[in-house]
Amino acid sequence: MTTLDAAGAPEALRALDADRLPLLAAEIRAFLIDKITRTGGHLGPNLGVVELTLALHRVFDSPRDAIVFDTGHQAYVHKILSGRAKGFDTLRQAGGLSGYPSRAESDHDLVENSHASTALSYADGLAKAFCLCGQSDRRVIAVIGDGALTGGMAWEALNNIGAAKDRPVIVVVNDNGRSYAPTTGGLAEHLASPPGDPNLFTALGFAYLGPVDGHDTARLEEALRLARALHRPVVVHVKTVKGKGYPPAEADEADCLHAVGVVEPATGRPASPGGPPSWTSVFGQALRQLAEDHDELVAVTASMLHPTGLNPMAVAHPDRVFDVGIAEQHAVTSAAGLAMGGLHPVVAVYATFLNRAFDQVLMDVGLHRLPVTFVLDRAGITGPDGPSHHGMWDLAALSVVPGMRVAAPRDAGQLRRLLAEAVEFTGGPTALRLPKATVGDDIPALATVDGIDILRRSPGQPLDVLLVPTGPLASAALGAAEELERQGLGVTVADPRWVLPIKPALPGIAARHRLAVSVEDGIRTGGVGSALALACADAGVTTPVLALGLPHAYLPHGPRSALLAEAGLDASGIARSVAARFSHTIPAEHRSSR
Ligand SMILES: Cc1ncc(C[n+]2csc(CCOP(=O)(O)OP(=O)(O)O)c2C)c(N)n1
Ligand SMILES: CC(=O)[C@@H](O)[C@H](O)COP(=O)(O)O
Ligand SMILES: [Mg+2]
Repeated sequence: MTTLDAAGAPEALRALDADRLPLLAAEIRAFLIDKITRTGGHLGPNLGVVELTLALHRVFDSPRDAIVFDTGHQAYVHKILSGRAKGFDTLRQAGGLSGYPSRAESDHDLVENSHASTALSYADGLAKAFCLCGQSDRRVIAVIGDGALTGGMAWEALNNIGAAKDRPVIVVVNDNGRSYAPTTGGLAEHLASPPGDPNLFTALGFAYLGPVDGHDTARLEEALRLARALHRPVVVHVKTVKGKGYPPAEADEADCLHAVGVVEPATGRPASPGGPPSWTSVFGQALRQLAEDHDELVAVTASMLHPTGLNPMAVAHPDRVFDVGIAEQHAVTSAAGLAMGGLHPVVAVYATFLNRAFDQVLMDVGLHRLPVTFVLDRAGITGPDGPSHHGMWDLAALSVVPGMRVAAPRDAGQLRRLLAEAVEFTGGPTALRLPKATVGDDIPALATVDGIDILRRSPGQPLDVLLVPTGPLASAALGAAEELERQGLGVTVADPRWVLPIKPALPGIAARHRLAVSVEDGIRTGGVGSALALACADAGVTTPVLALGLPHAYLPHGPRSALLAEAGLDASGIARSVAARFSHTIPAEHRSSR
């Protein structure tokens, strides 16, 4: 039996002799490299917390003591030590192990949300609950990275925790000096300052222990035991190396192999490189090109320069790209300031992370009708990162912002055109949404009517169905149109390009059809379909509107294509939904027999 097998549960781990820990750490690292290079996942972050997680589970008694991981992408070792090593072959696959803590998987897991900077707030609440419920012996430990610590929520929580002497929370700062890229700003400088310098955390009421070598389990256990014994709010500042023990990760300057696909174990490089460009890379090159012609263009990222495609512009114009840390709220309102100062900021952010800055979009940008362009990458179903990563809320959320214009390019050519239109629009905020996918072939328009691209019209058929796809779902809509034509229905496929607010001419086009169908990679509630139905009603158009989209639910992790198909958003699913509406009127002889 390996040491890893022997330590398959926290109580067994605590019984292990300390001199076996280095061997156990080595086995865990080998396990992570072997598994994650095959499945994909967060390799760098987890290699950096092997000893820290061992020490946490040896000093504290999870799940009676609450160990909260911020963002949760570094909880693989925690999963291994709480009996889930066997599940790693299914990591992030449909029905398999989640890439984040999962309450359904284990009582040891608390926070499933992968949005950063939340752990300290959960910890504050848990500590209050334990105190009020007479369970003050239960300890609360929050593990937060130096990147996540740049998020505003973390400081809102520190303000509360530091003053709560009777509800001690132990804050473990996992300081590897990086988010994806090296962390910058005043906090990073403070964390790197000599131990004797004035300490930010003590000024807020915390005891401060550190910096502790995050790969020395003996020193880590000593610090955590002291933190536990202090019975007061305490920060344990731990220094780790992201990607520790795996040279390709340690040497990776971009992000220490933060999140990888299937890679070659020896090199950490993609097992199948090449292939079509991603939407992200098309955006990045298009923005860099536009920046050549538009001096007023600047860009803002919340600690995701490479993942959102801003690197080409940052290389060409380093003084015009701002990385504000994991701080989306600040990113948006600082963009509002940039716009007030006469510039046109492009805020590049994953769609799901813009949720956090909704008020800033609504009130700091929208209220002032400022020319800020939001480029929402990973919009729609993303896949392996699960419910808190699917970018399925932006259409509904942005639909309520007065003056906001939302574009959804159907292909790379439209992305370039719509981005240019957005950055040249100065009458208010704009947004473009892009999927986590590679681009397909460009889809030409047969004609353009009042700004609406007509992509297909069934020759010689009555106008039965108007399909209005949002963005890249245009290809699935065209596939559905072919199927419906085989069933005897006449179909028009129309792409408004700017999907919100509804184009004034769209209700009139719908009025000429027997059914209008909106198809969007976002929740049905409050998205484009809802807006189209309202616009038709307001225009006195009686054509029924069928809104096809994602269910109003938190969707699991799994392949993007499979999740879209399950939601009925692939060609056959769209055709099925439409045909079901006409089943009572399609003459039997027209029903597709193929
Ligand atoms: C609100 C939010 N914005 C962005 C992200 C994307 N993201 C995931 S992990 C990460 C870096 C986290 O850095 P850190 O907290 O230092 O953890 P490390 O990976 O270094 O262990 C980022 C930016 C996120 N999960 N949540
Ligand atoms: C944990 C987190 O939020 C990111 O690391 C995310 O997993 C990256 O997603 P992509 O792989 O889509 O860039
Ligand atoms: Mg970090």
